[in-house]
Amino acid sequence: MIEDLKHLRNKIDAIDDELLELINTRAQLAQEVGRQKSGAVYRPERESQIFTRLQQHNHGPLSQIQIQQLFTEIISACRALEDPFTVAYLGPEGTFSEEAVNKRFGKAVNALPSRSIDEVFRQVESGTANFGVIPVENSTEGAVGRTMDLLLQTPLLICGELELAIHQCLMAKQVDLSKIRKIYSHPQSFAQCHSWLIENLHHLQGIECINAASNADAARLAANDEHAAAIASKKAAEVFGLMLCACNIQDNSNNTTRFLIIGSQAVAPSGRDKTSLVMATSNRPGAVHELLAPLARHQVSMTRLESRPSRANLWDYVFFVDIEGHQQDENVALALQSLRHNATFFKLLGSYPLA
Ligand SMILES: O=C(O)C(=O)C[C@]1(C(=O)O)C=C[C@@H](O)C=C1
Repeated sequence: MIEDLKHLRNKIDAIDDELLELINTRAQLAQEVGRQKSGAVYRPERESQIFTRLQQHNHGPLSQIQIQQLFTEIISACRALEDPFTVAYLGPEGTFSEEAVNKRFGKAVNALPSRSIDEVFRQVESGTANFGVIPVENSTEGAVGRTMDLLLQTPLLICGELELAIHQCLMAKQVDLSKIRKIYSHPQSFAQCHSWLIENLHHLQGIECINAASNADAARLAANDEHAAAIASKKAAEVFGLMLCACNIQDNSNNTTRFLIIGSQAVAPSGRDKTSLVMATSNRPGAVHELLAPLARHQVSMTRLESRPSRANLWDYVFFVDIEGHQQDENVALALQSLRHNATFFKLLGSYPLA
């Protein structure tokens, strides 16, 4: 038995040695690619192709998610060797936006916490950060208005998207809930955990629910008060040294937020892409129908249509549209040409790999 174990561990050691060698050879090749290519280090289309291929080739026992996480870190380390870059996100440390940065870029990146969505755009526009990560819609709360308004004005492009399951946790300095007198969180998180709070904290009448600027801020406040708890991410509990009293307390188990990656580079086709644009048309019967007609004519699927006040004239709207395909695909290029021709306002926000 002991001999069997020893033998198995020797085999693992031998594989680790091989992996070590292979990972370092991969890193050298990435460095060489870095020297040969011009422009940005981060190539979302290439990374998307790598993950699609790995998923097709993976036969387990590791799950697709585990493979994705392992290779995200390998690629992250390779990218950092080529040229370390900075990603701005809606901070502070411990927010779901930070989790989104890590999910997409891995740990080997300079993550720059920003105070607001506006500041994320500014950091990237000024070149302080190479990319930005911003929330664009939540499955229960809908579109993030500020992100949409800023996309309308910015010279930046959308370079990618990712979805993050939002798991809310209750955390405090101690796990005895009877000592809790107040709970801090962001209003959206309180709303997402409404039923759980009512069912589980019977003495809720005596508990004050206090709004915080972000979940991470709520955790910071709870860390300074024996009688306070916070609703925030697991990461926030780690960052602020809090104990987890309950996990996954959001009422909707599929609660998901979609994030965008913004930057100044146009992304090449990956083979599985999406294109985002914003348009306006005149205010007359049938105008929106006519505006969108070229999509059907050129067999382009629309995956999202969202209207927002234009902020120029009263009751004037702009339409945010997501379509399947890359702007360099022939049918998409033809459809875009007609849309541009029909619209009173037209702005291409970018083509990028599907999440
Ligand atoms: O293929 C490239 O352009 C690389 O730089 C290599 C690599 C990788 O590690 O595979 C790293 C960064 C890019 O975002 C894409 C891929």
